[in-house]
Amino acid sequence: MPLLTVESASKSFGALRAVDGVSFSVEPGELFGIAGPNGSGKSTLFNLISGIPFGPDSGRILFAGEDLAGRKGHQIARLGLVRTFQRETAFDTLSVFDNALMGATYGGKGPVPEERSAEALAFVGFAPADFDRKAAELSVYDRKRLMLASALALSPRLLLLDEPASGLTKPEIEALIALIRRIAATGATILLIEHVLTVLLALSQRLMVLNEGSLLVLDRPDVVVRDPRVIRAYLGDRRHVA
Ligand SMILES: Nc1ncnc2c1ncn2[C@@H]1O[C@H](COP(=O)(O)OP(=O)(O)OP(=O)(O)O)[C@@H](O)[C@H]1O
Repeated sequence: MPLLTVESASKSFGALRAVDGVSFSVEPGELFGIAGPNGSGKSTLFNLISGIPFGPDSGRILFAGEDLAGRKGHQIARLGLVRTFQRETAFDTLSVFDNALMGATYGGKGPVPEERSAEALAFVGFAPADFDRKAAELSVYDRKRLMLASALALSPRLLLLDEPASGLTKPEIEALIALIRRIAATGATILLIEHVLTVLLALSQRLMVLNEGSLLVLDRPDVVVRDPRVIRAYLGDRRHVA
């Protein structure tokens, strides 16, 4: 059984159909990439799946066979469906440790929240000496690692990562790829929105491209990047350029 099934999910903002009848499913343990030009509906799709801040206008989202209709975002997170955001979110005035603890006390399974927080922070590479640093002092990459640790402290079965590589340098992107591989190796299923193609090609087992709210192509990444429809969607249709 797929871990996630999205059936004809749609969401409009006024006259704009931001997500328009999108259907796909993700198998347990899969690393599933999502690409598409700016404004194609990627982040909105994550909103619909996670319920943060809203679910779909129509269509169904099934997580481990369970219909998520009517569930609030925090209830969905407690089921093990956890998202991160495009801008690295952290509570600036809290310490590194307390940021992870916010995730761990919110949900998750296993040992006491404090232990889970320490484990998640160590997993993403923070040394105990960093635990007392304020989140506001961290670099962009360290804030991303902290956001990942806060998500991991919730013991996710399905992790939605929204453009984790944005704003990173090349060496940081390499480190991020290795970190996401290690998260996947724990058995977590991952949906990854990304603009950085090297990240999608390195990590995705399947890659879905959205365009203007609709599913354009879903296939192996090496096949997707050579698809003329994908190239056209990214470059625009040159025939209309004077
Ligand atoms: N809360 C909102 N209210 C109104 N319009 C919105 C809202 N959220 C998104 N949109 C619009 O919906 C469309 C899809 O936006 P979305 O952020 O999902 O695209 P995206 O593919 O994630 O883009 P990007 O790659 O730039 O992050 C865009 O036209 C956007 O302006």
